[in-house]
Amino acid sequence: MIAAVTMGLVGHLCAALITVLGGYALLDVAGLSVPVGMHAAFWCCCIFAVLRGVLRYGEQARNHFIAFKLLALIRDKVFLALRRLCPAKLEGRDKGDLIAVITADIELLEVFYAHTISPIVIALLMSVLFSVFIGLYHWVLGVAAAVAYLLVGVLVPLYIARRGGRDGAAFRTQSGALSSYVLGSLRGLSEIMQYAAGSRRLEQMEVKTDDLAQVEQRMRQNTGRNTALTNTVILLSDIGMLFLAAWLYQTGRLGFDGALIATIALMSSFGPVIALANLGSTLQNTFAAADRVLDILDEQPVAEEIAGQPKTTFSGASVQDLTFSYGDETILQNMSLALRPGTVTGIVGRSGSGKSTLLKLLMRFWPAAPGSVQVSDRDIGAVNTADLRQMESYVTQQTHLFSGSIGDNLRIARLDATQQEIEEACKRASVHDFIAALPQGYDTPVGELGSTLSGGERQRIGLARAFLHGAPLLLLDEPTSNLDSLNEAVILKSLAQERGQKTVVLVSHRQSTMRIADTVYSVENGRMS
Ligand SMILES: Nc1ncnc2c1ncn2[C@@H]1O[C@H](COP(=O)(O)OP(=O)(O)OP(=O)(O)O)[C@@H](O)[C@H]1O
Repeated sequence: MIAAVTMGLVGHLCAALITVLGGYALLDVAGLSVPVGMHAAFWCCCIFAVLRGVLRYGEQARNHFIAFKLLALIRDKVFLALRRLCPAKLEGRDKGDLIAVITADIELLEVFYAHTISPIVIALLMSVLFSVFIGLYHWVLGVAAAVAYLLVGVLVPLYIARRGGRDGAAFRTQSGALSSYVLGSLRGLSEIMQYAAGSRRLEQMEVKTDDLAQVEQRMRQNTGRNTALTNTVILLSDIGMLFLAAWLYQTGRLGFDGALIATIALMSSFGPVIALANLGSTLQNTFAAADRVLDILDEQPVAEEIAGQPKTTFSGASVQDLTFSYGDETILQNMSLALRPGTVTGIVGRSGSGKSTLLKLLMRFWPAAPGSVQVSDRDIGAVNTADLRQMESYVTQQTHLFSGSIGDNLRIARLDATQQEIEEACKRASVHDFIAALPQGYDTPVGELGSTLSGGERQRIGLARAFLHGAPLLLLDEPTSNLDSLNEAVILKSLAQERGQKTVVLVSHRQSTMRIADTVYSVENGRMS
């Protein structure tokens, strides 16, 4: 930053001094006494011109190095924050808006780091130097120059920023909302087509785009006003300086050389403060983006990651007197159950009764209180999160597939798994034959969100992941809901074979699936029976 400021300052000095030296050259030709003669001025101008280019490049290179380095660090911090916040805090969050924060908003911070900090310091130093230089000819001119710099570099941008009001924040929020709407439309394409909602959605998209365009237009008008106002103030300052210098010359308090050089010096030295003036219309937008990024960094997770506790190995789990609510809505009440090692426990209950919630509490996605969830006779709040993830495999109702091959999607459960282990897991999940019959086998790409696979195929891949993971506690949420009875039978047989080695919790509405359970609990009105 010091290098950027130094190069920027010297660069601007070079640019401004070229004009001042031109003034000295003219005075030399006119036969007046000057500190720098015409020849020296000519050579200095040549050197300063080249230096100006080199130093400008150096300043920009330094500033952008800082900016992109900081952007990388901020991105890293944001991804870490997202990891801490998930899944509880991210579940209900608008994903399109989140993508806008992670991409566009962070990107905009580059303006702050590359084009704000050092320009402010450069403008300040340059204004002081030139006010003093002009003031050496006459103190009144020095004060006038300082006032002109203050007007252009501080008052104009403040006024413009105030006029911009909340447009910057509105633009960021609305662009997040638009990206969310587009993402939702892409994800719900089949529903939109089935219910002929395409034109309505398009209309709404146009309304949102128009609203965004209006805010953008207001922002651009503000930028235009900013430029016009800045240029007018500069012009008036130049004229003011000219008249002031002429008056001082006429009244004999200033020589002709002083009048000329002071006016030229002011005219040629506005560059750094103009850069500040331009910030007036862009900084609002940048601060709005920074606010959105900082909101994520400041957000507190629902369940903190736990580390530094003694290592836990699985020897059963239990839930005791657990009551759990999402906000004011109580889902589970005084619930107790025991998951004995090596057994299959079934959980049934009507839709919305809290079965999936119970599995999420066993994963400690939410802290469990009042009451407790225990793993290996230890409160789950005192088990290292990494140990818990090692001990538990959770298969949700919606298996998420990442874009990539089927093999890649399976391997996320265990990165060092061999092909043989992957195939073994797939056989147990009754999906190996299907994959092997594909032309590219395990290298078949699954498309975005697994769009090229059926619901049942995705579900079986989810199960295969859990088998591959090899955790001692399997939490399966409706693992057979999309399967025909043949595939269901293969999977149930695999699960039954695990009895004795693995502890399985099976949430299901299907009676046939529940047949393999040693114990079946029923969740009704938040209570267990
Ligand atoms: N993150 C959340 N915030 C607020 N409410 C939630 C959240 N997740 C689930 N719920 C609500 O909690 C209740 C229990 O949800 P849960 O998914 O545990 O039910 P379930 O028994 O698994 O239902 P199903 O059999 O239909 O899968 C539902 O009314 C649901 O709307």
